[in-house]
Amino acid sequence: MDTLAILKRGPVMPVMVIQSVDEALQVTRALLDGGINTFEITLRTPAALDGVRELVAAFPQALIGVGTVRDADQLEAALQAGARFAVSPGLPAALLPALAANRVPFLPGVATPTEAMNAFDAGFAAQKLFPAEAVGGVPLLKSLHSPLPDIVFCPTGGIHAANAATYLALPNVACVGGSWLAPANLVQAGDWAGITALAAAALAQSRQG
Ligand SMILES: O=C[C@H](O)COP(=O)(O)O
Ligand SMILES: CC(=O)C(=O)O
Repeated sequence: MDTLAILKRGPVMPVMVIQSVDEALQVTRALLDGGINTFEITLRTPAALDGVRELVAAFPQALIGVGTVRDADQLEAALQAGARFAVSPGLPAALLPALAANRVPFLPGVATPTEAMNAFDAGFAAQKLFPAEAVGGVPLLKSLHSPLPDIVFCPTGGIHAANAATYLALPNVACVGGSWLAPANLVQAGDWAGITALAAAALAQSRQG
């Protein structure tokens, strides 16, 4: 499965910051129950790699990837844990040899036209616009489409229930990502039904968009 196929499979990607393996299992179950099938587990917490390992084992129907990949060692560890794709807020040069060696589907972060063109030239036609709302959001994506029609984006950063459908309606957006699907307050409250409802609502909106 290539990166674009993974984005289209979403087309809503929860960006998850997990505090424990148990939490990861509970949140992922809740999101699966709401219809989400593709997950980005960020490597921002000590529990992340164990979480990926357990999620891959527990939910074979889910596509589990990692986010916030910043160097080759993290990429290797994530692949060992069973991650099926990788995401980064950017495209650090130090990652390129490891990406070439592993050929894992990879979604690099970009924020400007030059970064988008450089990532495209490095072989990545599917890219994360990050942080989407802060760098220009919907107007920026509309402006990028005319000169760069062969680049497809997964905007992330500031996406939520009220603006996700507007992004998904753009011709150069295949997926939207964000933390709004599993907000910290619902996770801390153990409100799994609430998370399922957010996921179902996001998918319903994506079908209308
Ligand atoms: O760190 C940011 C996350 O990757 C996604 O951003 P968000 O919390 O605005 O959805
Ligand atoms: C921003 C994002 O999705 C990441 O940390 O990879």
